Amino acid sequence: MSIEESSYPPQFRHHSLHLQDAQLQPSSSSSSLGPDIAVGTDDSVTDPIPIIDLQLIDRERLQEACRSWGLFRLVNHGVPLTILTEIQELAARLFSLPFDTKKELLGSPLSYFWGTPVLTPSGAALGLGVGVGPGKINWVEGLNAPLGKLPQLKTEDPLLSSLRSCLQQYGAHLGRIATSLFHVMSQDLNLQPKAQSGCYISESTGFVRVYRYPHYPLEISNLGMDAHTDSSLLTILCQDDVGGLEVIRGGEWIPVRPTPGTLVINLGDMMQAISDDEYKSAIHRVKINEHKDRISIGYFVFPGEDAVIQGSNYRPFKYSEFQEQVQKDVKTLGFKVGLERFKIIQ
Ligand SMILES: O=C(O)CCC(=O)C(=O)O
Ligand SMILES: [Fe+2]
Repeated sequence: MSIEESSYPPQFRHHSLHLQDAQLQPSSSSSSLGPDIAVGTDDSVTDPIPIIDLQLIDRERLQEACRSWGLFRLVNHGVPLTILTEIQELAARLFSLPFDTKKELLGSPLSYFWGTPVLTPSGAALGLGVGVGPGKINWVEGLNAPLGKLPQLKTEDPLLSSLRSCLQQYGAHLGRIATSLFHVMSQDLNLQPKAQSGCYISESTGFVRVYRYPHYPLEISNLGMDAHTDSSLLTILCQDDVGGLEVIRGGEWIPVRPTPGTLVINLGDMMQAISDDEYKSAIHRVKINEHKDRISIGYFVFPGEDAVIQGSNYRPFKYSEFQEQVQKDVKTLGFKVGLERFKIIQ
């Protein structure tokens, strides 16, 4: 087993394991779905994703992005490029450690998971399907880091302490970005500054997920993360140059090309509910690259625990109830039903 191979969770040690699967299934043509490498591509021509400048927010453009895409690219966000680069490098080093080392190293308040992005509130993987190979489980491994608990992390490991300090700096920027964007969105939506008894955005709920999507040489399925909407209020993504993130618009999957130094803002289910369906929770997915592992970092922020969400389309609920329902559905049905559970049937 090569060093690279030993760093993958056992289910992901693919080359020999999945040969049989590959022979059994028709290979899907990936010519139009090829690797999404932005380097050298002309994004202004090929990428229709709306761009928002955080220093000079064009309110109309933001409104249009939130209403019709649920996703946009953020420039001029004020996060130093050095932090983005450092976090990507540290993550790549961390994921290349042997699987058993990662399991041991990434203990509370962090957690290490693979095969699913659905975690319990304490960070354990939930709903890991049976079977191996992309298409059967999500082809992703990750580190979950609740930002508020990072000071509790006791470690002597130099890589982990560098990552912690980098995540703390990055987390502070992300909180600032999410809060300023939400402020403008609330004005557009004429929201009261406070939810019924609490805040719609609570920075203390923020957590970061660092993901690695192992490359996969066989064309069984090319999905690293299945199509989904995020349960968050807002999600902020920083992807490396490999690409693979896609968002649905008008029934079509549109690649969100990696553009160095920019961040991707994704509206989640809580934003859609708070806006009473004016804004969209973006349906997105991640494709695996055939040749390169992909690393991305996601930040997720939620309403405060007392915030009651309601509208003409939704019965009153708190985020905690939503989260419990999602966990229950994933356990019993195998998938998230999401906002439909809280809609008022007209
Ligand atoms: O890896 C990415 O770019 C997206 C991850 C994602 O969609 C999620 O964590 O919900
Ligand atoms: Fe997502």
